[in-house]
Parts: sequence; structure tokens; C-alpha cells
Amino acid sequence: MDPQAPDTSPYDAFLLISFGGPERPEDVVPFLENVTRGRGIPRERLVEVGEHYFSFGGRSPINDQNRDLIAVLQLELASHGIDLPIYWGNRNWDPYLTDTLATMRDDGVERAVCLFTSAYTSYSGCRQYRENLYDATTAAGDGAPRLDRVRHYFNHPGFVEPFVDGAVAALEQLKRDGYDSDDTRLVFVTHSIPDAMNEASGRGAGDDAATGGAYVREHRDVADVIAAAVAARTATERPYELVYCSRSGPPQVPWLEPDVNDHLETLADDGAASVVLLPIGFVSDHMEVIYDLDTEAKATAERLGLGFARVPTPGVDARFVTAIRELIVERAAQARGETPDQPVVGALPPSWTVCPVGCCANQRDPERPALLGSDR
Ligand SMILES: CC1=C(CCC(=O)O)c2cc3nc(cc4[nH]c(cc5[nH]c(cc1n2)c(C)c5CCC(=O)O)c(CCC(=O)O)c4C)C(CCC(=O)O)=C3C
Ligand SMILES: [Fe+2]
Repeated sequence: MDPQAPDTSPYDAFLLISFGGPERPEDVVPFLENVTRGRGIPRERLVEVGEHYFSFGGRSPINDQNRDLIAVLQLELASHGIDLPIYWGNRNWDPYLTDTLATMRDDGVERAVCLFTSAYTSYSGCRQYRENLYDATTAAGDGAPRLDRVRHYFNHPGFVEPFVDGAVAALEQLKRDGYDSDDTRLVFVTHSIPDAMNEASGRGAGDDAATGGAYVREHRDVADVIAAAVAARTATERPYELVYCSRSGPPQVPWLEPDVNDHLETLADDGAASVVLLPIGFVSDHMEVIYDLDTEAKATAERLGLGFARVPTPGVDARFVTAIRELIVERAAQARGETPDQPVVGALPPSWTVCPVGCCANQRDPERPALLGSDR
């Protein structure tokens, strides 16, 4: 073993957990059935979302993006002398978490550290992953590895910094396109969720015990940090707002608003000439980004005569890959009872790694068991 290598004991593997997406037209409908089972999504919405996938040949980019991330992460870990095999499992499509956990068991993995490709606190981005992990380890039975997870990384510098550079580059592009980039509006975008899901988010966790609302609070913190950094880099303060995309669910259920398209209307009415969209809710340029933003929101901007640029997600940016390595090393130190450095940007503290009982509650099935909580 390399004497300089960071200590990643007690872990003997790393597990990347993602959403999953279809890779062929025949996969689209079964994938959507997996995602929406028991979630009360109207049939019209499913037909519409199916069309988004078909318009990209029935292939979501998300699995390839995870393959790319694993490839660079393998190099990153190896070049730092970290000898952890990387496993990958999805919630909704092949490779399924259940199969991955069975493989890990067969390979003799005893204790793994995992990371979700979801940076923030919510039922959809955290507890739902934890429920699926419970099911997958239960199915793997005796000998299934014990699991821990890294903290939520929305406020890790390696997640935030690529957005700052991306925004500065997008502003330069708009300037080359002839827009007054000092007047460009910054539009921070994330996935809409039901208001009730936001209210339950992070309840009982961290310093905000009992308050909930962590999903919106975390995004606002990230937006504030990025807007300030972009202002400093470009010596110009620009108005900015946090808005939402990809709403689904029945119309009578309130979800976080405003929708990005409605917000572009508001900005146009307000006399704005151009916008930079920052998809801070997303880790890679998957379907929500390439359809809901690059296709739909871009068309809205064109109709309104707004100059438009979209900032890339962290994806395989070297700073994000470094951050993942640091998060693994940090979590291992915590597991050994140490108190490692926990770099953050913004006003919020580093996030918890063990969720309290009832955090991000499952509102349909509050008793459904989940892993990685203080109750197990
Ligand atoms: C917070 C959040 C994230 C970010 C955290 C994370 O990354 O996990 C996220 C990511 C993603 N969501 C994705 C796809 C879908 N999400 C859906 C539905 C829903 N998402 C929700 C929330 C979120 N979703 C919610 C509250 C619903 C309603 C149903 C329910 O209450 O559970 C539906 C059903 C159809 C529709 O209604 O849109 C689809 C197809 C893909 C894959 C993209 C690809 O294939 O490239 C990704 C990465
Ligand atoms: Fe989603």
C-alpha cells in the first residue's frame, strides 16, 4: 500500500447510486412505469414525458454520464493511491441497485460508502434512494454489505465552482453575441417538487431541527454564493432568481413555483434582454436539462426575443471529481470517529450523513423502511 495514500478504512468499496434512464425506445415506457409506480402522476404527463425521451431517440444520456463519471473517478482514486473498487446501481433502470448489491455481496464487500447523484435534501433526492437501498440490501440477504453515505454535497466547493466558471463563460458568450451582459439576468433552476415535499425536507436534521424546508433553503444558499462570486468576477451585480422546472403531478397539488418558462415571461415583461440559466439542481446534463431547459425553456426565450445561454452541470468537471474523492476520504474519517475538515461554501453548515427518523418523510407511506437513518 502507498504510505501517502489517504486512509479510506473502514470501507472496502465505493457505490455510485443514480436515477437511471432508458437506453432504447423499447425501454422508455417500462422506465416511466418504474419511476412513477404508486406516485400518482397523471397519464397525460407520462405520455408527454415519453415524447421527450422519444425525441432523443429513446435514449437518456444519464447512464452514459454515469459511465463517464466512473471512468474518471477510477483514475482519480488510483492516482491518489486509493484502492476502492467502484460499483454502480440505479433506482429505476439497469444496472439496478438490487443486482449491484447482490454482486457486491458475492464479491465479499463488507462495508461500502455511497454517493447519490443528487446533491440536495428531499424525499426524491434522498429518502427515496434510502428506501430503494433498504429493499436492495434486504433482497441481497445475509452477507449484504453495510452501507454509509457521504454528506449532501450541494455546498461543497467542488460542486459549486464549476457553475461560477460556467456562468462567467456564458456571460462572455452573450456579450460576443451582442448583448449587454451587464444587464443579463441570472436564472437558477432546479427540479420542482410538491410544496409538501419541501416542507418535510430535512425536518429534524442538522441545526434546523423541526423546521424542514431544507430543499429550498439549500438552493437559495447555493444561488446566493454563485451570484456573489459571479458579481465579484465580473465586477457587476445582476438580478437573480431561483425558479423551477419539470413539474409533474396533478394540477390541484401545489408544487414549487415559478416555473422557468413563466419566469422568462416575467423577465421579458420587465425589459430584460438576455438570460443565463444555471441548472444548480442537477449533477449532469440529463433529460431534465437537455429537454426542459435546452429545448423547452430555450424555445420560450427565443419566442420572447431573449438572448439565452445555459451553464453546464458539474458532470465530470475535475473539481467535482476531486470533491467526490474528498467526500469519500472525509466520510471514512468520520466513520473512524475522527472530525475531519469539511469544506463548504455559503452560509449553511456541512450536512449530516445519518438522517434522523422522519427526515424527508415519505408522505404516502411514512412507515416504509429506509437505510442510512438513525433508526438503523
Ligand atoms: C428532486 C428531483 C430530482 C433531482 C434529484 C435526483 O437526481 O434524484 C429528480 C431527478 C430526475 N428525475 C428524472 C426523471 C423523472 N422524474 C420524474 C418525476 C419526478 N421527479 C421528481 C423530483 C426529482 N427528480 C418528482 C417529485 C417527481 C414526481 C413523481 C414523484 O413524486 O416521485 C419522472 C416521471 C415523469 C414526470 O413526471 O416527469 C421522470 C421520468 C431523472 C432522469 C433523467 C434522465 O432520464 O436523463 C432525474 C435525474
Ligand atoms: Fe424527477
